[in-house]
Amino acid sequence: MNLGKFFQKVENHFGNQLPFVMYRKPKQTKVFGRFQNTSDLHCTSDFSESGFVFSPFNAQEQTVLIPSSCSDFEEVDLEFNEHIAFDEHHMYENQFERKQHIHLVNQGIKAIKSTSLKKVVLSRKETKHLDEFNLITTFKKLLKTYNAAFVYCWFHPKVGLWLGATPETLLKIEGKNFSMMALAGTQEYQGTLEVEWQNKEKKEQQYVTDYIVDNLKSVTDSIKLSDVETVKAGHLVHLKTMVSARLKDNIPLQSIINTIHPTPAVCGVPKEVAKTFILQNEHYKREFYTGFLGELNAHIILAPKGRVRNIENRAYAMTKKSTQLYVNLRCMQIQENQATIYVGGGITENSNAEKEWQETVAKSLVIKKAL
Ligand SMILES: C=C(O[C@H]1C=CC=C(C(=O)O)[C@@H]1O)C(=O)O
Repeated sequence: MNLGKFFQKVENHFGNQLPFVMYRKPKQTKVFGRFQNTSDLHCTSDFSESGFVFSPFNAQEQTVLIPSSCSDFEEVDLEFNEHIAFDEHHMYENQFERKQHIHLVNQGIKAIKSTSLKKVVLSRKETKHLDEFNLITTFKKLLKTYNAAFVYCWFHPKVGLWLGATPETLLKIEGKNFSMMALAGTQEYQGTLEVEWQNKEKKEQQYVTDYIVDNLKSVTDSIKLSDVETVKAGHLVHLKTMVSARLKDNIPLQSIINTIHPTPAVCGVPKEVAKTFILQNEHYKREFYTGFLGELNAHIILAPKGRVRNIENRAYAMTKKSTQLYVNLRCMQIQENQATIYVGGGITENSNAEKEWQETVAKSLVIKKAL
């Protein structure tokens, strides 16, 4: 199948109101699609299933699954050289939303200074009227603009249409190999990765790394940390540490996910205090923003290794289960002629509410550029 036929299949599926997801992994040149055969709503029961999951921020709510067993999988090379016209977007600040967000951030800072809360990620949503919307064009714009992101378009007639370009991996598991990312701290990219970071951002990111390491101890062995590095995500830069480990025997995926999601990159420290603060104070529902999405228990075939051979002296090809989940950031939901864009940022005791507002405005541009 070529890319044109692939997009035709997406359009037909969408036209017939059937669930599907198309996605491109960071820095890869293939686009994958999973197309469900019926409009049934499937949910995971314990993450032992196989397919593509779409999970909300609130882990008490159900995770939607496009099961491998009742969907087609397609894979195409991404080789489009067509010119795509991008509309210009100006920084637009809604003063009411600004006041509201600044108030929320100040409430967060106050709670950090007076309770056990140390860090909380506070967010908002913003709507944008769309004169016209074409999901293929927007998906292509996201692909062209964000090579290092996980770019996706996900649809279920009973849930909605979501698109995004997230810089953050929640976890990767291949056999017993485990890795995840501690990503936090934001600045606008100024043409170089030689960036000065303030203590506020360093601390904000360190909370994420510490939380991951502390929580992984019960489910993994030999945890290793990379150096902290500056990474580019579109016109922004973040601080990142990669965490890798070996999974202990017989740990169900569900308990790994419950242990780490939501991380302090999207929730806070301590987790339950931050989550309660968010649910009580944000005054809107995050839905799938800051949830996670991706391939669940995919069967992958590994290239045969020289030494292990069968009776005919042929090297064995091994199959392994692989799960690759991404945090749903820099995303939007499309409803009729309106896009709802979700943005947030980590708050610590040294945060400045006006700067936090500006950060959400800058983050909203990631998605607006593709509209
Ligand atoms: C919550 C978001 O970003 C997270 C990931 C990277 C940097 C973040 C920050 O600097 O606050 C956030 O923790 C968002 O983009 O909506």
